[in-house]
Amino acid sequence: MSQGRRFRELVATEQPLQIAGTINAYMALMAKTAGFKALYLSGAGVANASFGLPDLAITTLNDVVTDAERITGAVDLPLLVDIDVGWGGAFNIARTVKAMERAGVAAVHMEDQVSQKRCGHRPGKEVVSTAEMQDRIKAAVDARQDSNFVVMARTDALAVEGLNAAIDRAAAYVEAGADMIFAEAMTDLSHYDQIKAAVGVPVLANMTEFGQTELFHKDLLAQHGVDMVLYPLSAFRAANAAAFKVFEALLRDGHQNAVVDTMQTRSELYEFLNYHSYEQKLDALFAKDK
Ligand SMILES: C[C@](O)(C(=O)O)[C@H](CC(=O)O)C(=O)O
Ligand SMILES: [Mg+2]
Repeated sequence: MSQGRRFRELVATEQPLQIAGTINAYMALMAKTAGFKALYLSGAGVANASFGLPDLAITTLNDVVTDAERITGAVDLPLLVDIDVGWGGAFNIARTVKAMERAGVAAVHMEDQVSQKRCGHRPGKEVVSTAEMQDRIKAAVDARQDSNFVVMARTDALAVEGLNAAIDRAAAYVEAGADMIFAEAMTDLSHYDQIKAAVGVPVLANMTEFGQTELFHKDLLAQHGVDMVLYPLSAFRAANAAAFKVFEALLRDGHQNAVVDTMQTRSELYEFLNYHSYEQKLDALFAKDK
């Protein structure tokens, strides 16, 4: 079964499907072990973690596809990838979709912001016309090889044009061929109900922390028409805070005694990596005394 098909089936059965943001392959391994069934590669995550840059349209297709294929290479769960605005015109978007499919990605989300995009939860966003976004979606849908590969349209319009415009845009994006809708930066639960009623396709809620949207329980979101709940950067933010405490402690104390208890142990690390099976393979394959 293709990854796109697996993703669609999970969306249909999980009610709602919880999707874990994993900024690298090891995080993806941990999320799978924890029990997540679908993963996410955040555009902000690639910019912040892999490049030390803000999420302001600085990274490119190649940057994101490199990180995506590291995750799909390590974990066989369906991966949703943030492709920002698709990185260019119709042919660039087609190239993006083909590259993501080749990388083993299940689904992508593409947004209706102008090419100089911003984080969805920050001020100063601008959106392109509905017609221009429809053209982006048509280019993406037309380029996919597997008809089950998911093209999700994200609308950032709520903050710019208001709820009615966001609803109309979401409906127009589905008309243009979008399989699912990412309702970005909603400020009320009822917004999800209204978008869902207008589009009739699966809807994603972004539970990113410290943003415009309250951090709702997944069941409450499901009651309001949400099919997918995204945690794009939760583990990244937690890991960052933990790492900074370690750096501070090392300089302050001159040793790591105060923070060793906060660390994942060597044996836990090896457990997630399945390290011992690799060692056993080495022992089985190669003679020790030559
Ligand atoms: C989902 C998102 O597009 C991302 O890149 O992870 C961001 C998340 C964030 O900045 O909190 C967004 O919502 O714009
Ligand atoms: Mg993003």
